[in-house]
Amino acid sequence: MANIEQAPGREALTRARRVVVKIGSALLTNDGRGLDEAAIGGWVDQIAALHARGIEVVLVSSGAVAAGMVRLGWGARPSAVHELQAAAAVGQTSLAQCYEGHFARHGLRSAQILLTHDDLSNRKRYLNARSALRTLVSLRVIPVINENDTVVTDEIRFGDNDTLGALVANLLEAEALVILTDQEGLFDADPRSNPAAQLVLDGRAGDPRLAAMAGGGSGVLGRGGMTTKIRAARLAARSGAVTAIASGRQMDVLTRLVDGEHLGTLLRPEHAPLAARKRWLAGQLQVRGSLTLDAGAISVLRERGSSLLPVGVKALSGSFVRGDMVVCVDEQGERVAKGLANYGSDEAARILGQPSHRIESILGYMEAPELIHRDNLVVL
Ligand SMILES: Nc1ncnc2c1ncn2[C@@H]1O[C@H](COP(=O)(O)OP(=O)(O)O)[C@@H](O)[C@H]1O
Ligand SMILES: N[C@@H](CCC(=O)OP(=O)(O)O)C(=O)O
Repeated sequence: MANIEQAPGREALTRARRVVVKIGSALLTNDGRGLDEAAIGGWVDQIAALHARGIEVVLVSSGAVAAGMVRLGWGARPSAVHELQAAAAVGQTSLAQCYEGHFARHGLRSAQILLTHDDLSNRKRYLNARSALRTLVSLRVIPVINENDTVVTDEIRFGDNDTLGALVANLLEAEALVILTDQEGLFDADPRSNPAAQLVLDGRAGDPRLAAMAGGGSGVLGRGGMTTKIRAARLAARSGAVTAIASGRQMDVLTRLVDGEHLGTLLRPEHAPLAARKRWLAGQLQVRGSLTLDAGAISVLRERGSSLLPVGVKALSGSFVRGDMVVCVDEQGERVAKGLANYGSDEAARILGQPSHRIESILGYMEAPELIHRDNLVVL
């Protein structure tokens, strides 16, 4: 029987095991008076509650520039890049301290991760960021992510954290992205200039009509307004995640959303997570090389969805580096799977046919026991 997975709706939030929560600048700061520590404490309490239910939460938090401005005694957001960078550097330490202190009340640890566009677009760094984040999550640490504002220039910055949140949801294959902002959700027009605007309860992330609703840009402290939130929902949908846009000021918003309450706006992906992820992986990268698998490897890939170990690979061709896309073929050259290689072609050639416990003695190090991890593998 065909596996008919439905594209997720509200129930995706109640079922989610991994959620990316993005908290925007518009919410985090106390009317320009620095970080709203009490509000941050409230979100941390909710995240701790989700964590206690076994839900993995990854936080994307803005607020560095706004917090830094206050600490430096600046009344208005600077426009010069070097001043924004200085404010971010000063503010990021208070932001990280604030989260660390609140998570510690719950006996939880947080970790600061500062990312740039390059970290997510360069394949090798993408895999490195992914394994570091996965390790943190498996250690039950809450990663607190922000853009590395101090080193980015205008041309390469995400600018808003909505986009960063969506890319993190892709990176970690989270089932849901929750964007907390200063409005109840997406309205059919900017509620600040249109008091009669209506809240959109539910929609398709790819619906082209959504873009027309987001007008007027962002607030004084935020960066992208609703435009970047809609784009983020579209990006998150590529790996099958639903996006909820809701007010961070609503009491217990995170726990209520996860309990299935209809708060804010829910933007659904077209495809179910597995199908979306496969399309994304398969369409994303150019194939740089080819691996010929033995019959045993082919059957475990197809039947058990296992990772590809070097022991099941008979030959390789092409020149590729760690993180490149390679195609897996059978001995007749028929395509079996595609995936991201954990080793470059030079290293892979040396470990072909070998059991994984020998990788370290052959190469002098072991990046991973598998040549392609099952999460990075699409069976064709
Ligand atoms: N259609 C819309 N629905 C809701 N908010 C909108 C809409 N269009 C524009 N906005 C504006 O987007 C702002 C939120 O974005 P932003 O200031 O970037 O916040 P954040 O820092 O949380 O990302 C709201 O305060 C609102 O004025
Ligand atoms: N990285 C910046 C945040 C950028 C920003 O404000 O984004 P957003 O919260 O999406 O409006 C900071 O920490 O100040």
